[in-house]
This record gives sequence, C-alpha cells and structure tokens, in this order.
Amino acid sequence: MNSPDLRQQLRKQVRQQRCALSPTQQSEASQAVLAYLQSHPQLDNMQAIALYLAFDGELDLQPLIEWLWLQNKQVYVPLVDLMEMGEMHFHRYRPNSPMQSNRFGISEPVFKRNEVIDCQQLDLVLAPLVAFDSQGNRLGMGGGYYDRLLAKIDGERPLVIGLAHDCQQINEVPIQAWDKPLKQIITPSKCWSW
Ligand SMILES: Nc1nc2c(c(=O)[nH]1)N(C=O)[C@@H](CNc1ccc(C(=O)N[C@@H](CCC(=O)O)C(=O)O)cc1)CN2
Ligand SMILES: Nc1ncnc2c1ncn2[C@@H]1O[C@H](COP(=O)(O)OP(=O)(O)OP(=O)(O)O)[C@@H](O)[C@H]1O
Repeated sequence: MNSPDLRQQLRKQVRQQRCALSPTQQSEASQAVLAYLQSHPQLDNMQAIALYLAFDGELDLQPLIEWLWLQNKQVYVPLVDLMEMGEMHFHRYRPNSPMQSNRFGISEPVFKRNEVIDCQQLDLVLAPLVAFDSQGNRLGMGGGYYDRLLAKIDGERPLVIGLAHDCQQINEVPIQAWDKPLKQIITPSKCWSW
C-alpha cells in the first residue's frame, strides 16, 4: 500500500476506534486529562491557550475549558477559513461567544476580526490528532492545518501538546517530508515527552 492510501486507511481505523468509546470512557478520559493539566507546573504562567472543540470521538475538552474560564485564562479555538482553503486561525472562545457549525460539522465561533490571535501570541496549543506513535509523530484529519501551524513555530512559544485517547496510539505513523514530530502528547494514562 502506498503512503497516502496507508495514511487514509489508518485514519479510518483509528477514527472508528475512538468513536466506539462509551460515554463513560469518554468522560473518564476527559477527567484524567483535566486532572493532569490542572497540576501542570507550566500552566500557571500561561494566559492564552488554544485548544479544540471535540468532534468525531475526540478527547472532549469541555471540562478543561470550563476550568480555564474559571481561572481567567484566555481560551482560543480553531476557525477554518471559508475562502482561503487550508487556512486556520485561532479565535477567542468565551462562555457567551456566538457559535456556528463549520463545513466539517465542528462548532466554531462566529468570526470577529479583533477576536483572532496571532499564533506567536499563544502560550499553549493543545492539538487534536487522529493517530500518534511512540516517537511523537502525528497523523491528523488530513487537512494539513496543524502541520502548517507547526511549520510556522520555531522556538519555545507556543508550547504544543498533542491530546489523544490511548487507543489512538499506533505502531508507526507513515511520515511525510513536512511532518514535524510533537514534543509532548498527553493521553488519559500517560504523558509522553521527547
Ligand atoms: N475538533 C477539531 N477541530 C479542528 C480540527 C480537528 O482535527 N479537530 N482540525 C484539524 O486539522 C481542523 C479541521 N480539520 C478537518 C479536516 C478534515 C475533516 C474531515 O472530516 N474530512 C472529511 C473529508 C473532507 C471534507 O469533507 O471536505 C473526512 O475525512 O471524512 C474534518 C476536519 C480545525 N478544527
Ligand atoms: N508545512 C506545510 N506547508 C504547506 N503545505 C503543507 C504543510 N504541511 C502539510 N501541508 C499540506 O497539507 C496536506 C495534508 O497533510 P497531512 O495529510 O499530513 O495532514 P494531517 O497531518 O493529517 O492534518 P492536520 O495537520 O490538519 O491535522 C498535504 O497535502 C500537504 O501538502
């Protein structure tokens, strides 16, 4: 099987697995990741935090989002550009932000120019992924949105941490020239760092 087909096949397999998790498994996973991040020593000094609104069986960050709001942190979520194919921005997400569904069926805030943040201004990005391996390689949904974001980051800021269920780990992600491995991945049972 050539690499694009293999990547497509792996995406399908792992997406099915995470969608098959029960509501109990999902909420235990959310709580485990919340507890881990609440005790993350670096979080105290972080203000602007980008994360995602879960769909398709992804690890649900709603409990974390509620807690970050209580901590007066600034929460940002992805907004995919309707016009420019492949562009993704991070938009402020507040308890009362007007929301809509994007073309993938993912909830996102209604665009407001002054609510978009430059990615260099973010302290932390919690990145979704479909599959990962023990080397920190990441396979996403296939849009290349986070690949392009990772390509723009050089240096320490923002810190990017991948989030996934344990069942999303695979033996080996077939990597492409543009893929940059993650330095940290958190699952409900383990925190990986490289
Ligand atoms: N929660 C969440 N938000 C996110 C992402 C994510 O992975 N998770 N993204 C991370 O990049 C971006 C959206 N990327 C996506 C890329 C492809 C598909 C998707 O469903 N593709 C279809 C086929 C293509 C189409 O319908 O146009 C599919 O695979 O079935 C969804 C989201 C931004 N927001
Ligand atoms: N740094 C980059 N610059 C320009 N194009 C890129 C870059 N990284 C990836 N792409 C493009 O994005 C497309 C999708 O890449 P890939 O299949 O690796 O996505 P993915 O990692 O699964 O998705 P995502 O990052 O959105 O979660 C590829 O066709 C590739 O050409």
